Amino acid sequence: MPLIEVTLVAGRPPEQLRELITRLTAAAEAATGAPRANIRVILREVPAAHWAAGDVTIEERNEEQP
Ligand SMILES: O=C(O)/C=C/C=C(\O)C(=O)O
Repeated sequence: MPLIEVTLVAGRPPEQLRELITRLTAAAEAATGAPRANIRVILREVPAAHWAAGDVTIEERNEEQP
């Protein structure tokens, strides 16, 4: 039972997230031959203020790059 977990910064439109699920499912199905119904996809959205690299949050980075 393939399980794909994706963590991404929150804020994308729901349609884009839904499309990501479809494409990830299709890719796993093609690559593994697992039945589509057995492929799980979990998207975890993290607020930009809760994700940091080098002590700079994504929110801070976005503010610095207009
Ligand atoms: O640079 C990072 O550590 C994370 C970046 C995440 C995104 O760009 C995103 O989810 O859009």
